[in-house]
Parts: sequence; C-alpha cells; structure tokens
Amino acid sequence: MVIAGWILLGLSGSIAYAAVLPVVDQSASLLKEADSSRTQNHDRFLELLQRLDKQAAKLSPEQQEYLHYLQAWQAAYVGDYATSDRLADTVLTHSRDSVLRFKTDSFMVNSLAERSRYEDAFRRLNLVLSRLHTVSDPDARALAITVAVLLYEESGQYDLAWNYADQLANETRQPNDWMCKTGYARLAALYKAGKLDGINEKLQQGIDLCQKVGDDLYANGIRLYLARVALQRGHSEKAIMLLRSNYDAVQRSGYSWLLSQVDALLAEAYLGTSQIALSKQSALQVVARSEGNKYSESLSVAERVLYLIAKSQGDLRAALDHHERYMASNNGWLDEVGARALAFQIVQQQLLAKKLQLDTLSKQNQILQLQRNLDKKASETSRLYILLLLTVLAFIGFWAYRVKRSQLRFMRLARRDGLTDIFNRQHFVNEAEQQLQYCRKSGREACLVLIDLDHFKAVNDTYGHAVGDRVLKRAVAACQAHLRSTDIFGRLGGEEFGIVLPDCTLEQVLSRTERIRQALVAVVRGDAAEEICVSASFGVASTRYSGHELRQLLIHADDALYRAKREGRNRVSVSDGRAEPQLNAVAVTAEGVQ
Ligand SMILES: Nc1nc2c(ncn2[C@@H]2O[C@H](COP(=O)(O)OP(=O)(O)OP(=O)(O)O)[C@@H](O)[C@H]2O)c(=O)[nH]1
Repeated sequence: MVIAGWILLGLSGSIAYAAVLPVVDQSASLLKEADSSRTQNHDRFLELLQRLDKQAAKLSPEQQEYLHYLQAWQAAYVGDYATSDRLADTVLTHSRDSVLRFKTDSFMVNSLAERSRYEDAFRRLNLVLSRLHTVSDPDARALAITVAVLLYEESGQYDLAWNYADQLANETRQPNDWMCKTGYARLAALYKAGKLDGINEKLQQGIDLCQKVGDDLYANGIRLYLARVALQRGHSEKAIMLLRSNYDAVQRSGYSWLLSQVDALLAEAYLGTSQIALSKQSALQVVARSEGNKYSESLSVAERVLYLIAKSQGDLRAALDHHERYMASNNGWLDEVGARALAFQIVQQQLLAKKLQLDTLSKQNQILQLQRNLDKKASETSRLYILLLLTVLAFIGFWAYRVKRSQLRFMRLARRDGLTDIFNRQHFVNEAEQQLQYCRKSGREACLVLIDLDHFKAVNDTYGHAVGDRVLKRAVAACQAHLRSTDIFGRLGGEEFGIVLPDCTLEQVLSRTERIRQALVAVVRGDAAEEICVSASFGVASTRYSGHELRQLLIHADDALYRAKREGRNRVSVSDGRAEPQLNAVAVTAEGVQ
C-alpha cells in the first residue's frame, strides 16, 4: 500500500446499514464486525472479508454491495487502486442504498487523495459536501466530514479543516472514533500552522480520546506530533521516550507510513542526543521501507539525517549521495504538498468559474424573464389602451347618437306643426317648391289644394279653444287618410292647410279633393261626444294653368278658395289660371261639379 501521508479511513462504531438487518442474520453481523475492525484489527478484518467472500452467493443484493464496498476499501489499503475503483463503481452504479453510495463517494475522496490525485479528490469532495445536507445517517455524515477535515488539513486549508472538525464535534454527542480522527487532523493543523500554545495538553487530550474509543492507530498518529513538539523544543530525550514507548504497538499495526514517520523522528532525536548508531539504524529503516515512495516527508528526514552523519564521519562520498537523495526527496515532498494546495485552488477556481457561469446564466434568465414581463405588461397596456379607445369611441358614438337624435328632434320641431304634427308653413313651402321643380323637370302635372275650415271661429267660440284644437287634429287625420306618400301636406295658418299633389292631373285632383271634403264632414260629424258640424272650403290650382311656380299656384288656389267661401263654403273651387278666377272658376259641391 502506497501512503502519501494519509491514513486510510475506516468506519467503526454502529453501522447504519447493519442496523436495519435482523440481529440473527449471521452475514449482517459479520459485515458489521468486519466494518468496525478495519483499522482497529486489520487481521480480523481480512479473515472476515475472506469468510464473507466465500458465502457471497448467499448474501442479499444489498449485503453483496456492502461487501463490495469493504473489498474496495481493502484493495485501496494494499494499493490495488484498479480493483478498488472497479468495486467502488459497482456500488455507486448498482446500490439502491443512498447512504452506502454516499459513504462510497466519501471513501473515494480518501482513496484519490492517497494516490495524489488531488484535483479529482477535491472535485469529489465538493460533490460529497454539496450532498451532505441531504444525508441524516450519523456515520455517513461523520465519514464525509472527516474526509473533508483530513483533505483540507493536508492541503494547508487549516481554517476549513477546523470548521468541519467543529461541525462534527457539534453534531456528535458521545466521543467516538470520528472525533478521534478529526481531532487528529485538527491537532495536525494546529501544529503545521505553528499554533503551539498549550499544544501538549491538546495533543494529550486527543490521544486520550482516541484511546478511549479504541483507535490506537490515530492515538499513535497524534503521539507523533507530541514527539515532534518535544524535538522542536530541544527535548530529544523526551521525544525518544515517547516514540519508543509505543514503538511495538505501531509495529504491530503494520502501518508502514506511521512506522516510517516514527523511525524518521527517532533518527532525528537520536542524532540530537549523539546516539549516531541508533540514529543511522532508524534512518536506514525508513529508507528501506520507502521503496516505491521516493518523495515522502519521512524519507526526506531520514536522508538528511544520514547525510549529516556521513558528513560528521568525514565520509564525503556517502554524504554527497545522501544529500542528493535528501534534496530529491525533500523537493518531491514539497512538490507533493504544493500540489495539494494547488489542486485545492484549481478546484476552487473551477467551482468559482462554474458559479460565475451559472450566475451569468441566471442573470440572463432574469433578464429574459424581465423582458417577458415587460412584453406582457406592454401587451396588457396595449389592451388597456384599446379598451380605453373602444370606451371613448363608444362614448363618442353614444353622444353622436344623442346629438343626432336631438338634432332630428329639433329638425322635426322646426319642420312640423306643434298641434297637428304635419309640415309647418315654412317646411311645406320648401318641400313644395322642390317637388314642383321635379315635376317641372320631368314634365309632369301637379296640383295645389288649399283647405280652409268653415266658420271655425264659431267652433272656438261655441266649444272652446281646446275642442277647436281637437277638431283641427281630426280634420288633419281625415285629410291624411286620402293622401299618398308623395303628397306634401302642411298647415299654412290657423285653420288653413295646403296639399301639393305631384304627378296628379286636374281631373284626378278634383275627385281626390272631393273625397277629402266628404271625409272631413263625415269624420267630424261622427264624433258622438261632440256633435260639431264642420266643413271646409277647397281652392285648387294646377300647373297645367298656373305653371310650376309655387307662388303663382298659391295665388290661384287662394283665389279659388275665396271663391268657394263666397259661394257658400263646403265646396271645391278650381282655378283655371286666369286673373279673374271667379269668372271662370269651376265649383264642386256636395251636389257635383257646377
Ligand atoms: N282652437 C284653435 N283655433 C284657432 C287656431 N288658429 C286659429 N284659430 C281660430 O280660427 C278662427 C278663424 O276665424 P276666421 O278667420 O274668422 O274664419 P272662420 O271663422 O273660419 O270663418 P270663414 O273662414 O270665413 O269660414 C279664429 O277664431 C282663430 O282664433 C288654433 O290653433 N286653434
């Protein structure tokens, strides 16, 4: 297994997955035990893994996926990343257990960082952390947070490491293995950031916590820092004592990364106390163990120690060799550290760029949305304008109609006689002139009839003015019953009326006038309530004798009318158009034409 300053994280404590299985399920309890013994008892873990693999066919699909997850972890532990990745992919693709998938993703962050694929590790970590709020399983959350703390610590992002370590401490009620692991990372970050005030007490607390939860591996990891602090403060003896007291335990763990760290520190400490042989022995153990990993921190320390020893012993050739290897290892190690920090920055920048891109898209969407709203508002406003316009138009139309109606009413009032509702004198004259002109142009004959009620004054005097009015109206109605639509009928004065009959010969007018005369007498006499005897005298003039000028026709008709009056009333008198109408007038009475 190649380890670049990483301790591959293992789950311990209660396993959410196993908890949902029946206690009697032997496979489930084996899985649970294997899971919790990963870093605490690795031999037992391997034994259980073999047993579970033999009975894999009998496991439920969920248990098989869980076994794949543990096998992926083991493959990474021994550096077989191809197998590890394949098994992890199987879990991520096929498992229906979202918690197991989340744990596998977190494990992959750890695994990617182990093989120095820091950019991929940070990318995957961001994915994991973005889903953290959706996961409630405490172990899965603790694993993800611990992975974050360790990766941030290793990349020099100490603030982030502390924040996530605090988050885990806040989420966890009882001290557990996760607190031990994040505590380890927090203390490592304090040491690397040079915050050494009270560091020994804090380191001791960390060791106590890890021992309490049974995690000797991480307890020893913290002890390393205790020894480093002692060495840094010139207490080489103390450092040697600390490292030696747990050396056997570290050796038993078989964790070569930790063992190299311990040996490298011992080499430094022994050198500090001039125990050259022991120092050289420890340094050479580191070198022997570092085959395949030329750029580790411990190798760098060991080569430096070997260089100093060779130099002090005057073995310049060996000193030069060790110095060259020291420089190469140290540079490689520093590059590795720089690569982590750089990977973090790159992924952060990529995230930032993505966020900016998303923000830009979101802004563009907002603009489009605003544009759409504006368009909507504009069309609503247009609709309102149209509605307003239609209302105004309707209003104008209504007013135009009312004005027109008033106009028509006024025109009617101006043209009609108020009592009888037939044309008044002025309008009669206008219409008559127009009609006579038509007749003249078309060469047709027309007649004018003047009607004057007889002794109407006596009606008024006898029955009163109101009765006189009713008599006038009935007389008009009687006349209208015998008129055509083309005839022009008007009231010329008190009880005097005129009719212009276009397209009417003198012969025709005589018979029509006679019918009107008789109708007048009949209608008025027919009134049961008021037996009033009324008759009318008629003066007729024709265009045949009088021409088409209204004025002339009126004079001739008037002459004829007066003649009818003179000759006894209730008769029709026709003018022949001569100056002395009475000499040649033809009178039509109830008895006939005379
Ligand atoms: N009730 C009523 N009487 C009217 C109206 N206009 C005119 N008169 C009356 O009509 C009468 C006309 O009288 P006169 O001109 O003397 O004629 P007459 O009595 O009909 O006698 P002759 O025409 O000679 O037959 C007058 O008494 C007027 O007051 C009206 O609108 N209503």
